[in-house]
Amino acid sequence: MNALIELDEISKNYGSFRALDRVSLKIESGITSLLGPNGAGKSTLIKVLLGLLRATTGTGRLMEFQLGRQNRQIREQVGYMPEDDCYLSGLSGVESVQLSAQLSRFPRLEALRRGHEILDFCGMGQERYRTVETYSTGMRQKLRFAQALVHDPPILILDEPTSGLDPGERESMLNRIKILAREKGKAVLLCTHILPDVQAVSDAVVILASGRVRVSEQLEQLSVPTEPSLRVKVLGDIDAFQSQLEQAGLPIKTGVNGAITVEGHHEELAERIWQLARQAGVGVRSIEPSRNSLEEIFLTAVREQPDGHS
Ligand SMILES: Nc1ncnc2c1ncn2[C@@H]1O[C@H](COP(=O)(O)OP(=O)(O)OP(=O)(O)O)[C@@H](O)[C@H]1O
Repeated sequence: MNALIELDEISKNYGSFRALDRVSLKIESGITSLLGPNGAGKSTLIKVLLGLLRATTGTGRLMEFQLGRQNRQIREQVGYMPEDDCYLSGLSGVESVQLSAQLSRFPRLEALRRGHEILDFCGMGQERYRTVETYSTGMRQKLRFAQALVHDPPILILDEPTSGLDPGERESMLNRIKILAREKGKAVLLCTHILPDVQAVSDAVVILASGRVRVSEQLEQLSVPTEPSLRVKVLGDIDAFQSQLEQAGLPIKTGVNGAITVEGHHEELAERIWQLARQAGVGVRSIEPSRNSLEEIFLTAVREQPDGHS
């Protein structure tokens, strides 16, 4: 597939400090989550993509437009939802979204029509007529989201879109993001610290640390462990079961939540585990192929030194 965003060896220095270090990336349609610890360079990368900062070295393109050279065209293709509030005081919610559409050169009435349409999509009711100063955190999030979407851009860059939302609102926001990617065909770059959100919606994951790309992969691929293994949950004395597995010489790891991971190929192993569980007097609740958790993937990636050593 042809990537919508492609970066080739992009570096960005602030004085003598290198915030992005030879970042090469391809971002395709679907939802890509951008993760990284504080100070990893995520905001710098977003600003370079939006043309708000010029890369020190390297090249890149967003669709057919060159970074640093065609910034106006790039901004027309991108809807950016910043993490912080961005509104003019005294305007109502709908007027704020209308203004964003007018700034994208839509005529006043068409901008108003789009404003209402997008606020309906965002689940904003009559509160759209109140001034934004009176809005709760959740309403402000929806407003920023609506402002990013109103000109119907093919690419969305969303900075922490679910932070501060209650569980119900968070789920609704994630559903809207999924609709935009799956049904409207938009490419979404989701910048977040909330790993369950990443797990819930992402097609691909990029992990930055110390300005370098540590991981750039489809989530599905990342979750598959390098060595095949089974994750077993039992009812009963888990220690007795573990001893039984050890006596039988099976390579095991005690996992989280009372599960034991047994390394080996699935077919022969499952049968053997059933037998050993019976001998240990425990019941098998579940046996399933193990998956790498996103938390493990993230921690391993950010601990790794840039030269590839842990
Ligand atoms: N204008 C600037 N001048 C000097 N250093 C900067 C500037 N902006 C950012 N930095 C530094 O560059 C590094 C990357 O910052 P950046 O804001 O891109 O990280 P981030 O991944 O977005 O972090 P966070 O998750 O905390 O927002 C940090 O060490 C930061 O202190």
